[in-house]
Amino acid sequence: MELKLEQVSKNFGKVRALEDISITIPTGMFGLLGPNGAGKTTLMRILTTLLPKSGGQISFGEVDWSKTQEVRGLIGYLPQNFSLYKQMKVHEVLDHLAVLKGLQKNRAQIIEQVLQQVNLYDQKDKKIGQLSGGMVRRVGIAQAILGDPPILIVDEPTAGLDPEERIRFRKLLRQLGEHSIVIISTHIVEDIEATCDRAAILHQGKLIAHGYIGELGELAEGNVWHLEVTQDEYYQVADSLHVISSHRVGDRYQVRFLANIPPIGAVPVSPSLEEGYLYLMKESV
Ligand SMILES: Nc1ncnc2c1ncn2[C@@H]1O[C@H](COP(=O)(O)OP(=O)(O)OP(=O)(O)O)[C@@H](O)[C@H]1O
Repeated sequence: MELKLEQVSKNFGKVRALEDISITIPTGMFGLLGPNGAGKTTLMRILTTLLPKSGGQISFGEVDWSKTQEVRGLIGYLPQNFSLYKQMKVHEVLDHLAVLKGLQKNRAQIIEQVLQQVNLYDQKDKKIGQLSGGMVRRVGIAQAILGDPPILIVDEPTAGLDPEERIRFRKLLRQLGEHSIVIISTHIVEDIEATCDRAAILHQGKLIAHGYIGELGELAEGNVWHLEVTQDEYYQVADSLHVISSHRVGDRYQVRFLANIPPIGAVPVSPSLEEGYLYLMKESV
């Protein structure tokens, strides 16, 4: 089943935080990408029903977003600043949250199952305060998937995690995306590139582009270039071009940059998602 957004908008007084957002999201990993203030959090809060929309329609099969209680049963949410009582044990926290979610029957069994799913079963008797940042995020996912909701919403999934934890957490999200809709919101392009099948790019409340990850990179086709320069030339290039990345190889620099009309000697390259994103941001200023 698909999550369907049709012309969703949100105004905060005169601020138009979202403008006519229409996207259809199928099962799998879906990324919401955009700079600060793009409207990502606003859209996620609307999807979780924490915030009413100003206009448009949201539906998942027969369920319409006016039916708040029904919608809440469909959604698991991991907010960015997820924190828990440090003195409580992992299984106690989950039991408490399961009660709040209205899960009555087979709670112990359900909790064991989610702990296995997020690979935290061996930590179930540890206090939250004894866990690493990555493990706390995994407890966050465990509470979000209690009751097996078909839609999971995760805000800034890897913020504050070290590289190993980040990779483990991305893998967990990928597994969940095999049978659910998992929406992640971030401004870290790498998170989206490493986990998502599709993504939407928001900028100042508008949907700039959406589609498969490969397609979003292709939007910058013909505008991303590679040039090899000496150290002296590099400083000139860095000042005059929109450089995206540069690597020193021996005494030469390999530079990738955005340009409509490239300097002599530049070779066109196949754009990555990050390059597609930066190109779209530059074009929409
Ligand atoms: N409660 C509010 N009242 C007034 N304006 C708001 C409110 N919440 C958000 N906004 C405005 O709506 C716009 C979108 O904000 P939002 O927080 O959704 O962006 P974001 O993409 O999540 O940014 P960030 O990555 O910084 O969290 C911004 O201009 C913001 O100032």
